[in-house]
Amino acid sequence: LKMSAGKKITICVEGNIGSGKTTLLDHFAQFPEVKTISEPVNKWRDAGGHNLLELMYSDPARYSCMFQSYVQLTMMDNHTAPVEKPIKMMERSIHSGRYCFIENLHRGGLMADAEYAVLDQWFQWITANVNVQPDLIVYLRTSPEVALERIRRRSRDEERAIPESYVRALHELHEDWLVRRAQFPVPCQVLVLDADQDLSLLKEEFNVRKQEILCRSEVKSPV
Ligand SMILES: Cc1cc2cn([C@H]3C[C@H](O)[C@@H](CO)O3)c(=O)nc2[nH]1
Repeated sequence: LKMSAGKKITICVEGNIGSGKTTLLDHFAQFPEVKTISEPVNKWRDAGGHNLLELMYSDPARYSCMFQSYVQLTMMDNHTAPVEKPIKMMERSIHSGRYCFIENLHRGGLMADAEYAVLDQWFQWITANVNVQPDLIVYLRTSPEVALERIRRRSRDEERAIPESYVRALHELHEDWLVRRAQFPVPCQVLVLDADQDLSLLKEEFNVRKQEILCRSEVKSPV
């Protein structure tokens, strides 16, 4: 793998709940040039002794703003975390946090307009003042049916009650953002992978497209 000396790249792996992001990160963690950074779910499950993820799913109208506010902070922390290796591969981003999750909660009436406005102000300030810019987004594209089936199979405690409509709405918001380019800005180039296939076959595709995934973002800057 020929990496231009000194150029560090950030890849964000995006996708619905249950789309296979952890499988992809675990696969790429084996390569010496890649540092993977998973979603800090453990911080969300224990913030000062509080399980914010559980609170959010149990009473989203009351807790989703607080939860997304903390998520935004922890994702900014991941974006800005210094990495020795040339490639940082992150699970999700502050961008999908704003354009998919916060959007979904507000459109679903689970977040007040005022809360949505304040979270957006934070997001706008951060993206204008902090380097949270990825070089490549790898979108693990699944059908809602497959995502739902994997969520049920994995059954994270806090996720057992996620309604099908929530997963469907999240899917559409990922499609609007990354495929249809309907409304929100896409911060970098996007590589779409069909993640409906069995995860072991998906690993095959990761290998076949490894150079593309890891080098493609090299092509980003024409200079
Ligand atoms: C950036 C971002 C990630 C993220 C994850 N989640 C939820 C979806 C899953 O149930 C769990 C782990 O991804 O956290 C969320 O509600 N809001 C989020 N925002």
